[in-house]
Amino acid sequence: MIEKRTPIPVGDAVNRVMKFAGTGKIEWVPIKQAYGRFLAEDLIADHDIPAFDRSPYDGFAIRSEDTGSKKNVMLKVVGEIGAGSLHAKPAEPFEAVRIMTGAAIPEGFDAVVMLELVKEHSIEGKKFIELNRAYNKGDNVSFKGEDTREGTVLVKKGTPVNAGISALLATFGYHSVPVSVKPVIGVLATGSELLDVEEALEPGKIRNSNAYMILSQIERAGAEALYFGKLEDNFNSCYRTIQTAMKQVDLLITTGGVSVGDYDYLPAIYEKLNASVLFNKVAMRPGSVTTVAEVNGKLLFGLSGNPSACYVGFELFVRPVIRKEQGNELPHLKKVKAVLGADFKKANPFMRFVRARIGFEEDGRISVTPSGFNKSSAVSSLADADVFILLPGGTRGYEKGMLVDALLLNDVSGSEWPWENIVPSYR
Ligand SMILES: Nc1nc2c(c(=O)[nH]1)N[C@H]1C(S)=C(S)[C@@H](COP(=O)(O)OP(=O)(O)OC[C@H]3O[C@@H](n4cnc5c(N)ncnc54)[C@H](O)[C@@H]3O)O[C@H]1N2
Ligand code: MOO
Ligand SMILES: [Mg+2]
Repeated sequence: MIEKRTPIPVGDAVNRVMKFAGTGKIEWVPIKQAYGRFLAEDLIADHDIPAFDRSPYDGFAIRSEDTGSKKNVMLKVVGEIGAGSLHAKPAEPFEAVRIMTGAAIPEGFDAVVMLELVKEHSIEGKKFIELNRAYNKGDNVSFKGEDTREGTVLVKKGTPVNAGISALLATFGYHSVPVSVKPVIGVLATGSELLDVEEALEPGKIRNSNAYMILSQIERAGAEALYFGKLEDNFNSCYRTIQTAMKQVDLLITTGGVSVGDYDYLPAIYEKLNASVLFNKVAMRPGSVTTVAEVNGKLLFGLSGNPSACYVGFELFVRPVIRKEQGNELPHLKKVKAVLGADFKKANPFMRFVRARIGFEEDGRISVTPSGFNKSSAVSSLADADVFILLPGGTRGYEKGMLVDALLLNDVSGSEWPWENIVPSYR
């Protein structure tokens, strides 16, 4: 008699998994290797930016009070500085300093006039400038602290380092950067039909594509992959390899062998491992057979062998664990509202995750269009998928133009919890 499985809602399944997401350790990496890593400490400004009043233009530093409301004011040019140089002598009345963008405003000067707005004169070998309007204190000055004040928390711990954060890390002298150690994710493909990538096709066999897909998904999610190869559907060899692999990784992903077929050995392997199964059926398509088990707090993800189901299972269940373990508070895929770009009439009792392309309507709204053959076994539509369209089950299908929810796959900012308020689509 085939075991009866009870499907649970996707949100409940994600919740059960997230309870076992631990917290990683800290390591220091050179700033050039920090891109994409998750900050392990808050980034706090330890000085003002700018750290001194400076010129935003190439021009002349002047004393505004010298300009009054008069025309034809003549100022004597008493020095020249480029960015990085200082003019040490404090200002005297009717003096100016030729100053370049980024240079510190010398003491006693309080405004800058752009080069284009002055007339330059040379009188008896001395340089003068002529001004024809009044200036106020602070005109054309970039003030100390106008960008950021000392003590401001600029980036919260757990945020992935982007290009802007790299600039801040450099600004504040982070030669090396505290980041969370990447969790190590084991990958093992099961299936007697699987050929290695370099092997020629044979009747009844297919190349193992899931493993390479998952290795890429692991990298996108921000973890380290450890690949244990592919195994035939054989209880003993799968059991032994899983047992050994578990010792070397923070969590293990297997693909295939997780359903109810004669050669689907994962359920029996969980039993022999004394693993507690968090769920073995999720009310979703594809990926309904996705199974997650736990042994001594370590997670075992039994992703489906079907490529699209495997892909979806990873993004919904593994990605948030990877990100939460690195201190990220927004570990889930980001949800947006979008206009459905094509009919999707296939009804299903379960929530559907349709692989789709993102685009724009003529009015500027986001549109999402299924990216091709959308069965659980599909591999081709994954190449062109940058969102999952979320279609709640229990309706008669969906029509082009309806407003739907979609989860962004390439977004790095993430979301706290996308699993509320997913309502059947509406116009
Ligand atoms: N009687 C039932 N049959 C099936 C059920 C069910 O509820 N009752 N569920 C179906 C659903 S839904 C799915 S999804 C699949 C899940 O199957 P498994 O996770 O056990 O995976 P396999 O049987 O090993 O393989 C399924 C499919 O995927 C191909 N595959 C496997 N590994 C790879 C790989 N590494 N790269 C590319 N493709 C792979 C494999 O050849 C099969 O075609 O079960 C349904 N059946
Ligand atoms: O688990 Mo299967 O992919 O629902 O199609
Ligand atoms: Mg199977």
